[in-house]
Amino acid sequence: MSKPAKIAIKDVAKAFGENVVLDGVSLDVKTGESLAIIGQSGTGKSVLIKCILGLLTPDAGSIRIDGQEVVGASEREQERIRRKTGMLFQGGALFDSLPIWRNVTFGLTRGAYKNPAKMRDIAAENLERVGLGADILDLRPSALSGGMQKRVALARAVAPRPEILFFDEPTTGLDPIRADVINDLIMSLVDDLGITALTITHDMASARKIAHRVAMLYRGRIIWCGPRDRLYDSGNPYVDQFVQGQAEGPIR
Ligand SMILES: Nc1ncnc2c1ncn2[C@@H]1O[C@H](COP(=O)(O)OP(=O)(O)OP(=O)(O)O)[C@@H](O)[C@H]1O
Repeated sequence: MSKPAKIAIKDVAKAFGENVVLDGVSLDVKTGESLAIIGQSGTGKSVLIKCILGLLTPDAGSIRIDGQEVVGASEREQERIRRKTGMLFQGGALFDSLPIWRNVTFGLTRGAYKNPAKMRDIAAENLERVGLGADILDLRPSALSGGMQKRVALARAVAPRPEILFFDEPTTGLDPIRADVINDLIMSLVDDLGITALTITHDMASARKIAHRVAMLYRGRIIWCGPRDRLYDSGNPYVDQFVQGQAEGPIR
């Protein structure tokens, strides 16, 4: 029997005034699956994730998480659904006014200063998962390199043990080697913790490495979705043009 959909998106539409951003998006992400969404800047990848998180309300369509409808759910229900999720923001979004251990445990304490000894242990354990030592617990994020900050942000995203993780451009701003370290970490965290992952990325090497399947969003619709090893052999001229970064082709 195939695995149930953890996230089931059906016919989702969203416009801002005349600007039709999503125009009937349908996509399933299975439990424990890692799926990457690729597409040009401004095609609505972030809008789609915000709709899944209940931060934007679609004009039409359905989004179910574990079978539970997000669209039109009460604030309380949405909060309960959101608790299953975590997010790695572009640029990390760490708080420089807080030491690393409080950044890592932020999702558990909601920023409050509670159980410092226990929280420091949890922070150290999660930092170890991303290859960082307890020696950085008391540092501020600005004292770390960009790659280390990304790892801390990853430790923070997994600390509350979310069932679903959203990654927004996880490798942006990193050199190819550091980017690959982050890709490896994402894959091992997703596999070890059984997390369902949805990633937005422009980085084709990253999409091919961290995703089991890749979907391409174009003009408000998913125009192709397939296994990662078909990304460069999709038979779709739009996907070909995008992944090869060619100026000439059907995408204008
Ligand atoms: N709150 C909003 N109000 C009005 N328009 C919005 C809003 N949020 C997004 N948009 C518009 O929706 C479109 C898609 O934006 P979105 O940020 O989802 O693109 P994206 O695919 O994530 O781009 P990028 O890859 O550059 O991050 C853009 O035209 C943007 O201006």
